[in-house]
Amino acid sequence: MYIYEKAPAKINLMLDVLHKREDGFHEVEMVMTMVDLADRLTLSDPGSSRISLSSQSGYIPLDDKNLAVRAARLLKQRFGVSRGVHMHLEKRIPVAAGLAGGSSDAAAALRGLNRLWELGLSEAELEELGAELGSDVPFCVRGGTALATGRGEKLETLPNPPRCWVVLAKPPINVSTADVYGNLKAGEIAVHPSSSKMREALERGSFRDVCGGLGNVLEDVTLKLYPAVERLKKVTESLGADGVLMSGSGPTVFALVAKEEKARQICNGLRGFCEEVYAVRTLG
Ligand SMILES: C[C@](O)(CO)[C@H](O)COP(=O)(O)OP(=O)(O)OC[C@H]1O[C@@H](n2ccc(N)nc2=O)[C@H](O)[C@@H]1O
Ligand SMILES: Nc1ncnc2c1ncn2[C@@H]1O[C@H](COP(=O)(O)OP(=O)(O)OP(=O)(O)O)[C@@H](O)[C@H]1O
Repeated sequence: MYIYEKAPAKINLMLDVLHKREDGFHEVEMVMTMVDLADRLTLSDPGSSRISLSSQSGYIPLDDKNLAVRAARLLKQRFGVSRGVHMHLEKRIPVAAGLAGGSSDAAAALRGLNRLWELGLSEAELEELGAELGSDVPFCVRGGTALATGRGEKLETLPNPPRCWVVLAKPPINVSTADVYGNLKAGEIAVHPSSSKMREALERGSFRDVCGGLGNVLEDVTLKLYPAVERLKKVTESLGADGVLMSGSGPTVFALVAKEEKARQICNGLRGFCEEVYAVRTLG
């Protein structure tokens, strides 16, 4: 028996940091939504108690460092599962891009193993387990669009943004999320994006207001650390997108575009500048 799970990428429509916490994490307010660029995870019973992973990608670890393997180990230990799993990951989301690729794979593994091992866990229980693996994993379990608070694990579902095109451009730079948060001076943030404005924009279904509400306080940090990302953002803006922002801790820059023709133009314009460019849609 084979079980298939899709693991979509996320973008952050807004990301604000309130303060640094005692445990070293940052208290955040972010609105995230899924886009239709996805990894694909296939799970099967190996007939033994082993957990193994294969992938066509040469860019990810296949051992216990992989978040999908860690998700499987977590479930196996927590629920005393004697069965094993072989997972094959078809990786399409760029790695270390700010698109939560690893987190989404972990979420897909949790969902898939819940089915394969017949654990009968609810979505809320899977989200709680996901929080042990990473701050973005609970959102990746739930999907759709959500306001995330705490360190990212407290979720409130919001209406999906109006269907639009999302042009993603990933420069050839690997950004460490820990480094970006580490370089942020939370007390010195000049302009805080507003989660309530983004919520209202989504509730009204206003594409214009969603674009107007885009903001990410990690952008300043990454743009300073990596001037190539700043140049990429400027070029993207000059191509006439409706809204442009860096996702998560970067380095991927995304453009929201209402019209397909414009999305194609922006894609073509960016291709001379950046190798990895994708035109996808929001997942409504
Ligand atoms: C940048 C975002 O991707 C935006 O969605 C998330 O805030 C980060 O999510 P993530 O990659 O799942 O993060 P985790 O794997 O939990 O944490 C990686 C590192 O980022 C820092 N981190 C992460 C989340 C948070 N709220 N505060 C932090 O300071 C911590 O140094 C942590 O060690
Ligand atoms: N399944 C996985 N896919 C990709 N990277 C993984 C995976 N498991 C572990 N990793 C490791 O995690 C690191 C971050 O990769 P990932 O693609 O998840 O970053 P990201 O998109 O920036 O995540 P986020 O947006 O949640 O911060 C990589 O350096 C990689 O070695």
